[in-house]
Amino acid sequence: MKIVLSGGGTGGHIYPALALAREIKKLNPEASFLYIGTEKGLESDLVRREGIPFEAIEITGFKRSLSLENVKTIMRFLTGVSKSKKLLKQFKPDVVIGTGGYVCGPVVYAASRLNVPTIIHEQNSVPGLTNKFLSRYVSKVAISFEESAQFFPKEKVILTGNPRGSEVVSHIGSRAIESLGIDSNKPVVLIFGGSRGAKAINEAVLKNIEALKDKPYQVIYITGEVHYQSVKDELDLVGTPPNIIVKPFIHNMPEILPAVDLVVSRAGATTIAELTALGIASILIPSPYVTNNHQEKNAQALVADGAAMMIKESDLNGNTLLKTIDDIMLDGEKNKMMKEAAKRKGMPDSARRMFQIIKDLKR
Ligand SMILES: CC(=O)N[C@H]1[C@@H](OP(=O)(O)OP(=O)(O)OC[C@H]2O[C@@H](n3ccc(=O)[nH]c3=O)[C@H](O)[C@@H]2O)O[C@H](CO)[C@@H](O)[C@@H]1O
Repeated sequence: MKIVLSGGGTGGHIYPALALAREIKKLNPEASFLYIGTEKGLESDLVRREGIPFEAIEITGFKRSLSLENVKTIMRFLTGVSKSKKLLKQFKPDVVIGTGGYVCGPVVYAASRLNVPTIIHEQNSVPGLTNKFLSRYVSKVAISFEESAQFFPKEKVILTGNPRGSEVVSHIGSRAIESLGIDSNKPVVLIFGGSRGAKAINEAVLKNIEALKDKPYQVIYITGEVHYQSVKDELDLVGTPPNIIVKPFIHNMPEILPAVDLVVSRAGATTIAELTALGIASILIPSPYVTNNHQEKNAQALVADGAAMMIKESDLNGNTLLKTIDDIMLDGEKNKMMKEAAKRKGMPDSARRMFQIIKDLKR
């Protein structure tokens, strides 16, 4: 079985593709993969680390207003389609799967023109432009939330959840967290701002370094690669207490997450799939800078069921953050109820559902 994967820009689009590849490898060791992404996106690093053959095309997104840039984008799209066609003719995939981000536009479109079966995976409840455009051409649309079905051709939609949910569940019981210097017998809070880090979250955490020192829980604090140095410089002035571990990025997140009691993060859809598959309580701070404010909708779905608490970025400061963490971490019963509520929303069998679609299309 030969599969082309494409999706990129940020971790939320890349990790579902990588999780699916890992699961398919388990179920079908003969399967081979080619990943088509961009050099600029996180995928060029994350996919190469995974040892999956990687080819790059150039593409940018459409601006919402009329501009000369959009003419260039159309040119890049057309060049991307012709390069993708070349790559696809060489690799001869059975199925091409796009997991969102601009790059899968030309790749999946090219595949559909060559009559190769195609699937797009939508992580969010409100789809992005690329997936909406591609849904006209693809064979199947795999969705993660019932709500997004309305945006796609009805006959193509299949609810699968997000394959990253399956991956994190396969690491339950892992003690990898100890390699970070964490005592696995004590409660753990994990703080991060999506796959790229978030300045607003970093600022709120930095205001609390002193106060966190005496808490009965440990903190893993991921700054995001681009923010690491500036955070480190500030921490060097005040000193980092022993119960706080600071990292720029964690590559083995699926092995770390099962041992975490509370996550503080943005409300990206892939993060939410992980939280619900594992049943982890969360404080969600939606990014206000995303299309249609979709992260707030992602967060609200969990808040409504008691699985998460939400702090809007406009209300975020050192005090609100610390108070909300303490509300959950110092109240064992509340933490437990949030975990149970999160778990009820999880879809841990997503990768198998996706694999079934692939097998059906291959026939
Ligand atoms: C700004 C933006 O456009 N964000 C979008 C992007 O978010 P973003 O890329 O931040 O995606 P998510 O929050 O959905 O996923 C982040 C992923 O990165 C992983 N991770 C994070 C930090 C780390 O150190 N190590 C690590 O592995 C998380 O475990 C998770 O798997 O894609 C999501 C899924 O389509 C969307 O819902 C988000 O709105």
